[in-house]
Amino acid sequence: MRKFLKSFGYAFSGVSYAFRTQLNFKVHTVALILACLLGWYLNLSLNEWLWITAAAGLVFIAELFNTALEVLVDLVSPSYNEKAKVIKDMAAATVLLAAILAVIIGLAIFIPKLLNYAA
Ligand SMILES: Nc1ncnc2c1ncn2[C@@H]1O[C@H](COP(=O)(O)OP(=O)(O)OP(=O)(O)O)[C@@H](O)[C@H]1O
Repeated sequence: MRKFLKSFGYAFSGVSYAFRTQLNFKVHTVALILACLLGWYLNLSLNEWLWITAAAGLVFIAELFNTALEVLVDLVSPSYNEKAKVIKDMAAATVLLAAILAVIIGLAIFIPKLLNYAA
C-alpha cells in the first residue's frame, strides 16, 4: 500500500515539475479552469463535460510527454544535434495537435451554447 501511495507521490512530482518549468502547462491549466467556469455557467450536459475532459486530458498527457522528452534530450544531448532537434520538434508537435483538437472541441461545444444564450 505504501509503495502504491509513493508512486502517486512520484507522479505528482512529475506534474509539479511540468507546472513549474513549462509556461505552456500553466497556460493550458488556466484555459481549462476558464473552460470549466464557462461550462458550469452554461450548464453543460454530461456528454459535453466528457468531451472537455477527454480533450483536456489529451493536452495534458501530450504536455507531460513533451516535458519528459525535453528533459531526456537535454540529458543525453546537451549540445546541438540534428536528431535531438527532430525529437524535440515532434514532441512539441504532439502538444500542438492536441491543443488544436481541444480548441475545435471547445468551439463546437461553446459556440452553439453561447449563441443560444445570446438569443
Ligand atoms: N540539443 C538540441 N539539438 C538540436 N536542436 C535543439 C536542441 N535543443 C533544442 N533544440 C531546438 O530548439 C527548440 C526549442 O527547444 P527547447 O528545449 O527550448 O524547447 P521549448 O519547447 O522551448 O522548451 P521550454 O518549454 O522548456 O522552453 C526545439 O524544438 C528544437 O528545435
